[in-house]
Order: sequence, then structure tokens, then C-alpha cells
Amino acid sequence: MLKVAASVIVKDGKILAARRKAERIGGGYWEFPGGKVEANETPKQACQREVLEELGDEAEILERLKVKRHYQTPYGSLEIDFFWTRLKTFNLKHVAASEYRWLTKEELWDVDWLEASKPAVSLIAQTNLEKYDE
Ligand SMILES: Nc1nc2c([nH]c(=O)n2[C@H]2C[C@H](O)[C@@H](COP(=O)(O)OP(=O)(O)OP(=O)(O)O)O2)c(=O)[nH]1
Repeated sequence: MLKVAASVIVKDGKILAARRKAERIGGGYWEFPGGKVEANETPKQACQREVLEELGDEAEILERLKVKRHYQTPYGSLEIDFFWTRLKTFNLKHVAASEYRWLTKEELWDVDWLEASKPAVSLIAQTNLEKYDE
């Protein structure tokens, strides 16, 4: 079972989406910045580390999105936690993905999300983002 943690980063009413590099598992599909939870860390710590690696930014990891956590994917079973996230710095290096987009709630479904990210996207679309925005 693969443990993954991902950040739903909110800024100015928009959400950061990242496109997976073509050669990777799930290549070309869109996801929330994040990655595997390592043995020595909590899912929140994993999010903090991944935001630092991918964007060069400090993040405040807020609460978990109340969505389904377990998924069977073509690559095996996955346990994934999504967290509302606020950036404390704005370097926004955008290094890990092939492409990044800041999407308004109305634009969320303009990109092709990984299957396991779709429940989180649906929840975001129904949420008032103001409380997670700076
Ligand atoms: N980060 C992230 N991964 C997701 C999402 N939805 C989803 O199914 N996944 C899956 C894709 C991958 O199978 C897995 C994340 O693993 P990964 O290989 O990208 O993790 P990583 O960044 O630690 O990768 P690595 O280079 O260290 O191997 O979770 C999502 O919204 N965000």
C-alpha cells in the first residue's frame, strides 16, 4: 500500500494544479502537489517537505479534506490524504511537474485529474475558499 499526501494550495481564490511529467506513472494527468509519505514522517510533514521541494516555499498545512482515502489504481492500492494548505512564502519555483496552473473553482474541471484526486476536486468546487486564503 502506497501512502501519499497532497496539498490543496489556495491563493487569491485559486488552486494550484500540477501536471505529471509524461514519463511518470499517471503521466500527463493533473494532480495536487505532493508525493509519497516517507517512513519517518507524518502526512502533514510530507506535504510540507514536498511543497518546499516543488515550489521552494514554506507551507502551513491546515486540515485534511474529508474525502475518501483508499483507492485501487492500475499501479496498486493507494492511501492518500489531501490537506488545505496556505503558503507562507511565494517563491513558486514550480520545478517538479511538466506544467502548473492556478485554477479558479470554475476552471477546476478544465484539466484531466488523476482518478484518485477527483473526489477532492469535487469537494473543493463546493467549498468557500475564503477561510483557507490568506
Ligand atoms: N502528489 C499527488 N499524487 C497523487 C495524486 N492523486 C494520485 O492518484 N496520486 C498518486 C500518483 C502516484 O501514484 C502517487 C504519488 O507518488 P509519486 O511517485 O508522485 O511520489 P513522489 O513525488 O514521492 O515520487 P518520487 O519521485 O519520490 O518517486 O500518488 C495527487 O493529487 N497528488
